[in-house]
Amino acid sequence: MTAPTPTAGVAVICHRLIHIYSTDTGDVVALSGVDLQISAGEMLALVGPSGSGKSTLVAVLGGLMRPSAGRVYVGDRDLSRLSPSGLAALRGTTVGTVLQGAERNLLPYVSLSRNIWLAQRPAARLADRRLDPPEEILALVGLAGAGSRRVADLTPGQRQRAALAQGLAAGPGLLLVDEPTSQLDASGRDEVLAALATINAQRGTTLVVVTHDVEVGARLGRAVTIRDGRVGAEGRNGRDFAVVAGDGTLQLPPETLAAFPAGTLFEVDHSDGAITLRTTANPSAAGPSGER
Ligand SMILES: Nc1ncnc2c1ncn2[C@@H]1O[C@H](COP(=O)(O)OP(=O)(O)OP(=O)(O)O)[C@@H](O)[C@H]1O
Repeated sequence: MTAPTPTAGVAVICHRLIHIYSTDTGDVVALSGVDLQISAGEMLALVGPSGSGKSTLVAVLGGLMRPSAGRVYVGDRDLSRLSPSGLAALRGTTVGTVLQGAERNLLPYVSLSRNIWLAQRPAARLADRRLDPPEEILALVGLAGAGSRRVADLTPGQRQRAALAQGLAAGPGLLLVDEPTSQLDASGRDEVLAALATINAQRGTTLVVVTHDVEVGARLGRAVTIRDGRVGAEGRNGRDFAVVAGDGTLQLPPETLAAFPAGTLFEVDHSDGAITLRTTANPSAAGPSGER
């Protein structure tokens, strides 16, 4: 019997996900209630200001740490309940993580093929996994025939694609990629985006890409903004959406917040399927309020 193909994408669900770092100077709330659903085989960018919680979210999804509270499912597994060894098994098989800075993912003193082969070892110990030959994975990211080369022989764009191949070594259903284009010129960026699209199309791998590059977000089709540790907004194929969080709150765009600071009262008007928010000078008065 043929072993199952390991690379079908897996879905991700975050439900009121909270993560708090304890430090010598006090607690830091990095994730303050993330509600997010990603379909199997979807491509998504995580965008947002520095310190908003993107890396923390990716570390939780990648099984590098357990969240402080809330639920996070990758496929049918609840990561918030997995033991340390369960998380380690998940990292070696179901989830691949590509760290920021391509070189951090690759050993410099062995060939690309050997790098991938070594990364496949944990998954290879699982009898029911069929792993692709390293050369095949390299071909998927546009590096066919490059198996004998080493990191130092590659251009920055090729290095980043080699790092993607490394992340794919064990045939993960979810690939997390941190800032894959931050140090690349336009052509290197296009090559990386093309490689991501090929991985997604040919393997069905669910892709989550952390990026500061709005163009990358636009090209992936769905861009989720993380702000203050929760989902602030979403862009889908050029359209902008606000997202209601699990606790019923709705984050406003920063430019709106600047004009209407916290504590501003809005009157909510439902009509014809539309919701209108109107600021009100005198909330106790009857009837329609004055617009600002
Ligand atoms: N190991 C840690 N210990 C304590 N606080 C941390 C730790 N890692 C991150 N933080 C804090 O958690 C919050 C979220 O950080 P995080 O790195 O997840 O944000 P980010 O959106 O990925 O930022 P960047 O875009 O700069 O990488 C920040 O306030 C940060 O200072």
